[in-house]
Amino acid sequence: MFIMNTLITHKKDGIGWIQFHRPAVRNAVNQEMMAELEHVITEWEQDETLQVVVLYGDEKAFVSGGDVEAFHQIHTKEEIYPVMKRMGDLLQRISELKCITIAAVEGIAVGGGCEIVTSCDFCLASKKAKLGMIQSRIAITTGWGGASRLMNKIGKPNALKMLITGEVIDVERAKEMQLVDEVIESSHFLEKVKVFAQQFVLPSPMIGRAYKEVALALEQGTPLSAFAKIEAINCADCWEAEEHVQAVERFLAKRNKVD
Ligand SMILES: CC[C@@H](C(=O)O)C(=O)SCCNC(=O)CCNC(=O)[C@H](O)C(C)(C)COP(=O)(O)OP(=O)(O)OC[C@H]1O[C@@H](n2cnc3c(N)ncnc32)[C@H](O)[C@@H]1OP(=O)(O)O
Repeated sequence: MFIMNTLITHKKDGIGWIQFHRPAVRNAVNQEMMAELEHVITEWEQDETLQVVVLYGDEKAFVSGGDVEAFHQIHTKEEIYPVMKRMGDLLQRISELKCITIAAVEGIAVGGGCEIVTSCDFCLASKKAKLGMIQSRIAITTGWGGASRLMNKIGKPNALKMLITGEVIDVERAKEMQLVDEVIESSHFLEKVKVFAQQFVLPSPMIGRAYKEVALALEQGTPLSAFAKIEAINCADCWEAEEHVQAVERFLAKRNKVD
């Protein structure tokens, strides 16, 4: 386990865990948290053993958005732009991680917290979770790329409504809209998240990475005609791997068995 000032991280059995940890301010993101998250992501981008990354907070909050008090010290658009862009770039890198990413939300995920959710492949949420793009309530828009990702995830009408009204929705509504993928009982929340995450940990890490590459390429507008090549390369890359050779040998051995 690695304990920083604003994050707690650990890696085990192919799963990396990142806990947002500023409980006194409902895990609001300040510049120190951005720097620590950049540090972790820079290291984990290179880690080919990681098949899943889980982002989570605590029972009260996933993340309550940007640290309103700290950011309120910044007054001009020239000064605030690089701060917003820095976090936007970081969320883009999270969305492009080669492994599966999961936002595990207990409690509240609002403002930038909800933007972080949209940068992950899956959102698992406890029955008590609430989500909202509440930036409009303080008369700003999303600064971290969350509006476009929200539109991609839940479609234009629902996204525009959430963004402009700043409504905070409960988990049932978030599931209907497909902002949340699975609703999880609050008790032993992280254990249940772990069971979900373990589905994606395979003997061959290449599989998850290959499908994630396809998903990202599709999202980024790669023409369908390009996928014959992309998928053939991915499959060929898996071909010589020990896991594939052994799996085929096991199948053939069973078929040839004389009982
Ligand atoms: C700036 C980036 C921008 C983006 O690009 O997306 C945004 O994120 S804008 C949105 C910013 N976030 C907010 O406006 C949320 C503000 N917080 C709340 O509305 C509520 O605190 C809560 C998140 C709904 C939780 O409510 P509750 O559980 O009742 O806790 P409290 O309100 O009592 O909060 C406890 C404590 O934490 C402080 N706090 C909470 N959120 C933030 C925050 N985002 N930034 C700074 N501080 C925050 C709150 O002030 C309390 O402090 P104390 O009173 O000193 O205990």
